[in-house]
Amino acid sequence: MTPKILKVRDLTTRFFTDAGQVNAVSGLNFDLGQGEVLAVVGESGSGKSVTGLSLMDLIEAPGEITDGEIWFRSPQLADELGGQKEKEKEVVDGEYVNVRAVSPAIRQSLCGTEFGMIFQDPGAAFNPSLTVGEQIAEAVECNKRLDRGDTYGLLDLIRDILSPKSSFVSSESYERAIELLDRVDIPDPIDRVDEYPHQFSGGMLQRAMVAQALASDPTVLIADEPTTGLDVTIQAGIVDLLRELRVETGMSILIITHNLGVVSEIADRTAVMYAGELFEVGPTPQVFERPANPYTDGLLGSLPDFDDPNARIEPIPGNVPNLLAHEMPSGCSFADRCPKATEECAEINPPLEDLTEGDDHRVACLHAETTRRVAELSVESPIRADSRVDSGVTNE
Ligand SMILES: Nc1ncnc2c1ncn2[C@@H]1O[C@H](COP(=O)(O)OP(=O)(O)OP(=O)(O)O)[C@@H](O)[C@H]1O
Ligand code: NI
Repeated sequence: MTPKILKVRDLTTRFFTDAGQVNAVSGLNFDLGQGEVLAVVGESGSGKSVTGLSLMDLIEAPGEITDGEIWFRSPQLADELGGQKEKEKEVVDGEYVNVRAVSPAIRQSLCGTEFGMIFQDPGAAFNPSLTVGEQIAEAVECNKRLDRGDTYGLLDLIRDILSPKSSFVSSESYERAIELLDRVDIPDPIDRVDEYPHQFSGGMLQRAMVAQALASDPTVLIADEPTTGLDVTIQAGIVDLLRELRVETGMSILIITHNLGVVSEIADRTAVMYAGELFEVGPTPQVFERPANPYTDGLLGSLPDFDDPNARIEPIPGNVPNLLAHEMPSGCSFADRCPKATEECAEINPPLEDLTEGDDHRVACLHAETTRRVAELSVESPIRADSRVDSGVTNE
């Protein structure tokens, strides 16, 4: 099995708004393998973007990561930090470093150089008054400084205000920006590097954002809806680009998307989120063909099927719950929309459990044939449990 690059444990992010506490992400547990593509799917408002931003350490007030650990595999840093005995256990575990527990300076450097992010709206991510090249070169420059441990101080700020197109960007960084534009297949990069964002088409701007994210040569790329709003052929081009980059660089990709065609094409594993929680995660073919959570089943039926555009789309009845803490149900948050819900679903919030031994398919549902349930049933009634194991495998 491939080693894990990220191990996310109990990740919890809240927004403390005037209307109350918003439980945007609650107790997420998942791993990202080295060189793996993990897709995160779920209806609007289920916490996908907040998950990505939390990993990048980009949650801003009134939001806050209130709990959890993000273990990043970095043997070298683990070695360097391992000496700090008293804090060692929460900071270092073997080759892994807990990004949440390191000092803010190390966290900034880690998130800035090891993690790259592509945002949903490239138009908003680029500053309209600077050329695309300047902005990519700036990312290259920032990354060099983060690597060296420099921080952006008051003097840098004053210099940048006095002279916005300043010496901050070196000619090497500018050259690197051209290389990166070339790498993401922008035609005539030497000319286009001096163009402004509005001179780029949507698809080209999306590629430029990929180039910007590549500036730090990241180990983990988080792509939030990288194909939304682009037409189909351009979408396919972006997916091909991400696939190539994964093979070329060996980086891991966490891709947030509504597009199941993209998921089936690129994702090794798929994670399904609902109301800020992880409902199911497993190898993409298994999640698609044998969804173990009724929500996954509903979601797959409610989104357009790219292979079969004539297939009937059946929206899941009802709405996603309000994530305000005082309005959230105590049991399973999908219970009021779920065709399989029973009384206990309204009371018990099911934990994420292994569906079958050893294949990394996990599900949070009281009615799923998880290994624990099957084991419990086999103690109660061996014969019934056997038949349940069978139906659990085919899950029809
Ligand atoms: N800055 C914020 N302040 C308050 N609440 C927020 C903030 N950002 C996100 N939220 C809330 O967190 C929840 C999760 O939002 P998130 O953007 O992660 O959803 P999503 O799954 O990415 O949805 P979409 O598919 O529409 O992008 C939502 O209820 C949202 O209202
Ligand atoms: Ni989002």
